[in-house]
Amino acid sequence: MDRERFLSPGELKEDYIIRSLRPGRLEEYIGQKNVKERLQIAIEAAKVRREPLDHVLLAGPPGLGKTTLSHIIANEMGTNIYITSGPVIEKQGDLAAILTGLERGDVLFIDEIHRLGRAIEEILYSAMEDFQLDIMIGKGPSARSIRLDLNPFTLVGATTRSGLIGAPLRNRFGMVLEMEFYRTEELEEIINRSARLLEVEIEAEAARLLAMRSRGTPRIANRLLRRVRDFATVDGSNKITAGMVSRAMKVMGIDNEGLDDMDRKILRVLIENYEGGPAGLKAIAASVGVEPETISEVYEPYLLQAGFLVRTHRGRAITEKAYRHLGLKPNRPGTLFDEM
Ligand SMILES: Nc1ncnc2c1ncn2[C@@H]1O[C@H](COP(=O)(O)OP(=O)(O)OP(=O)(O)O)[C@@H](O)[C@H]1O
Repeated sequence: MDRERFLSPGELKEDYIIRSLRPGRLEEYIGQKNVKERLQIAIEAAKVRREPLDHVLLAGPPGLGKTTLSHIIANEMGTNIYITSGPVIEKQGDLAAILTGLERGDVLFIDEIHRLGRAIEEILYSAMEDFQLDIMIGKGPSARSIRLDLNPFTLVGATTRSGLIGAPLRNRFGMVLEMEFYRTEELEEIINRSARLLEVEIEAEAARLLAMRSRGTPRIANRLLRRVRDFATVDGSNKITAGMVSRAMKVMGIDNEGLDDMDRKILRVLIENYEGGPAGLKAIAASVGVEPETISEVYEPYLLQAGFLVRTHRGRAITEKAYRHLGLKPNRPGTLFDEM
């Protein structure tokens, strides 16, 4: 996957600084109103009952603050948090070691939980439901199963799409919370908050321009903010202006809708090679020279959400908005848009 693309919602190496901007409490967490409300009530109730919080599944595109929320959950519950991810847990023993180390009420955060191996996922079922661990020891005829009691804990799972999780696992989560892309005003608030923490001033218009280019994603908003701050520093200023934002965006090839060269390439390929689509994911990926998963996980979610692409039963197709954005006229007016 194209990990180092600047606008990638996935984590880049430079994002370690962004992590230090994470809000620590639920009330500081901006946006995601529904998710917050449901969590707030559940946390309060669990505290009154002196019980661990129910297991929580957080679903949504990368960079929307799922990891941040899991830290907040542990913080609000006053417990420890252990962080791991689906692909990292390779053996049953790996998971057993983690689970048996948890204290009562601890939060175990499993990122990319949809990538857990089948056998490992199955051990989680009884761990989540009865706080018991059934593991096989030995091999062949001498193999036997042993059962261990675990301290009651809270599993917080994160996934990019809840549809990737099978029913047996999904049903064991007390709460399934779907995260949404952030609105421009919310991103503005996040940018202003981060600027305060980074001790840099920012003009209101500059914050708005940045928010509009952040693809609904706080991680990208903070990354753009830091990049523009570099421009201010080079100018010998501690105030980010709208002019600096425009300049920085131009240098980075990011347009006023937050699209970069690759996004525009995807849209152009659809127009030039497929008459606007519909075209299959694999065909598009081959034409732009990236893996199909990169398109579906990294580029497409925002292009769909922002209305530049639509998914039809025959593949991806470009929208009128995309033609307008690229300064082009739909070449098959009538046919393409009538189909959708
Ligand atoms: N709702 C929010 N309110 C305020 N700041 C936020 C919010 N969500 C994210 N942030 C900020 O965005 C930064 C980047 O998010 P971060 O990379 O930590 O996301 P994440 O939790 O790892 O995302 P995910 O796990 O969904 O991929 C955080 O450091 C934090 O400053």
